[in-house]
Amino acid sequence: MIPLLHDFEGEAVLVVGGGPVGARKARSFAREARTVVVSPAFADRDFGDAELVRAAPAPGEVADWVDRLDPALVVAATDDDAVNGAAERAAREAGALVNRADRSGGRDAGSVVVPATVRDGSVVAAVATGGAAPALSKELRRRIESEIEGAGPMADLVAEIRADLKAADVPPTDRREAVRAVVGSSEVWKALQEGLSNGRQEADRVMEEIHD
Ligand SMILES: C[C@@]1(CC(=O)O)c2cc3[nH]c(cc4nc(cc5[nH]c(cc(n2)[C@H]1CCC(=O)O)[C@@](C)(CC(=O)O)[C@@H]5CCC(=O)O)C(CC(=O)O)=C4CCC(=O)O)c(CCC(=O)O)c3CC(=O)O
Ligand SMILES: NC(=O)C1=CN([C@@H]2O[C@H](COP(=O)(O)OP(=O)(O)OC[C@H]3O[C@@H](n4cnc5c(N)ncnc54)[C@H](O)[C@@H]3O)[C@@H](O)[C@H]2O)C=CC1
Repeated sequence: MIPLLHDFEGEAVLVVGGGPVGARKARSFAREARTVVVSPAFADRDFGDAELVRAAPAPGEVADWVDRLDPALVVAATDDDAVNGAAERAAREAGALVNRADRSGGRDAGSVVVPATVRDGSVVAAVATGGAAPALSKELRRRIESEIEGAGPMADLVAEIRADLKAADVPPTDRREAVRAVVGSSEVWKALQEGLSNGRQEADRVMEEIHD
């Protein structure tokens, strides 16, 4: 399986099933998408900014919810195999992606897996195990969390430097060399912890040293 990134800004996501798993997925998609959770009961969990709708659609009724919301993605997260199956079929008929929370292993196109995800600003890292060991994805996510600290400000700094170098018509090979030196510099990482302007100063010094 090959990870791809999907922009859910301005899209809708339908989560069928409001247990702990539905809550976790709702929280994560509600960061970007209008997210609606349909379930007869809701776990005592954080559903983020998702809208909660109390209903228990029978398998034959799930398609109505999909048609009403027109989601980009349907998450099947109930404990009822028939309902999850109906959610998958309805998603496919509507041309939406589907995430079956109750299945592991290989998938057909359009059936997607949610990886364990770490964020710092615009930086995102995702871990999956082909469904073999989701608890391992969670453990590795926790380890990466400490490793990735400060990557958000580094991404902002590099974006600024790339824009400046492009505006100054610096050729692509020199730009690449400069940016690689900046992201690899422990001094720049350290300076960023004290603030973005310190990071820029240190980055300018590192870039000046390249051809010395
Ligand atoms: C295929 C996949 C489909 C999908 O959901 O997209 C899937 C499927 C299943 N998960 C199951 C169980 C558990 N899942 C977790 C946790 C997470 N599961 C997530 C993703 C995925 N889970 C996808 C594959 C990802 C990969 O390839 O690694 C994470 C990473 C992301 C997220 O869900 O947000 C999130 C960690 C988030 C975080 O903390 O960062 C834990 C750990 C815990 O709860 O502490 C357990 C209990 C331990 C265990 O059973 O191993 C079961 C059995 C259910 C049963 O037995 O009834 C199935 C179904 C099956 O295996 O058939
Ligand atoms: N992908 C993952 O990370 C994991 C997946 N699972 C799988 O996902 C399923 C859900 O996990 P949990 O949230 O822990 O289960 P759960 O049993 O706590 O929650 C299921 C939810 O579905 C709701 N529901 C039942 N019938 C419904 C219907 N007709 N329409 C809408 N909602 C309905 C229930 O009210 C409940 O809120 C499990 O059965 C298991 O197969 C389980 C653990 C982790």
